[in-house]
Amino acid sequence: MSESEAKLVCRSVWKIFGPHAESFMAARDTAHPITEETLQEAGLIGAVRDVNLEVREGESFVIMGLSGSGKSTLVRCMSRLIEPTSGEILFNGENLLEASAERMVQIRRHHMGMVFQHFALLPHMTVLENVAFPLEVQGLNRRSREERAAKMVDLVGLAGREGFYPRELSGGQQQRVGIARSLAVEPELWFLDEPFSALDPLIRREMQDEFLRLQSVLQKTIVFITHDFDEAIRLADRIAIMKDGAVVQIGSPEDLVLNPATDYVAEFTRSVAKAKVMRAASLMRPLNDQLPADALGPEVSLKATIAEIAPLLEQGISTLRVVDDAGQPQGLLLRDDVVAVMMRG
Ligand SMILES: Nc1ncnc2c1ncn2[C@@H]1O[C@H](COP(=O)(O)OP(=O)(O)OP(=O)(O)O)[C@@H](O)[C@H]1O
Repeated sequence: MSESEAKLVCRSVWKIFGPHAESFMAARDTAHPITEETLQEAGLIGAVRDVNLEVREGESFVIMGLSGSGKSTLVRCMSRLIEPTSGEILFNGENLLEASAERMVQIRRHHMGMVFQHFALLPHMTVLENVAFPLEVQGLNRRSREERAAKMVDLVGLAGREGFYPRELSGGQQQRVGIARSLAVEPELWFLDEPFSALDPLIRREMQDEFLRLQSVLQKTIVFITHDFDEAIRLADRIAIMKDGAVVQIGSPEDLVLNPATDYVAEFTRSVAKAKVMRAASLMRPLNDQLPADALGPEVSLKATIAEIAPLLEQGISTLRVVDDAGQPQGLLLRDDVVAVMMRG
């Protein structure tokens, strides 16, 4: 994919916290690269280090890393809520670091949506008013904003609770209101920074399902932050793993689990069952004209995971036909191959 097709591109993005970070950054050259030692000597913190990535139109891009790895700083740099020390950030091809403050406000207000772990709903406003609030800021008339807000409240499963106040809602419901509010402006780029981390595990799982349902309907371009690898695997099209401010690997859940680039990544992927991330496309064999049509079981998608496919093979079916989105046969999946992956765990 060319960069022009990407919704958001980060090129050599750095964020260094501390005094005179800019001049420190400007003084580096190939003979004097920035290292942990030189940063420490200068009393600086390299929160984001030379990050290069692109977020494609319509994908769920998850940034995963442990506490302190730089996720929040990076995502705030993407919308310039934090000013990067150096680098380039392109949104629809426009270099945000050259945009005026007014232009940035306009971009954030009209094209970006944000959900944070602890975002504040306005306590004296109802659910509907909270969701409509960003539209009021945009200057939309009352009727249009209430109509749009009601649609969003419905979308996140809170229809009937439009008149409730935040204190009358559970944590999960409040988070749904926050999600509806961030979606009300119909953002082109949707940032979610640990949106479910404060919720207890059952509700969290429910919200992840809700997120997947919403995304299947809305097809937004998403940057989602989490410190939880299982959450990343469930929600991501692609994952960027961060460590000490740098991105160590970017890939689909399947790429990361099957081909971890470093021991650090392998550490996260070790406990993930391969069958959950491995897709039919990776395991299928070439189409075989000799195979009689009645030897084939049901069709499965290229994107189906082995764990999803396995139950289809329980009734004595030995071969499945793998098809693309248009229903065209692309390969064959053999029972023995599926079983082997399941056995490997
Ligand atoms: N305003 C700041 N001034 C100085 N250092 C900061 C500032 N904000 C963040 N840092 C440091 O930058 C590093 C990255 O922090 P950041 O919050 O981006 O990490 P994170 O991966 O989002 O962590 P968490 O999951 O705990 O939120 C940390 O070492 C943090 O202490």
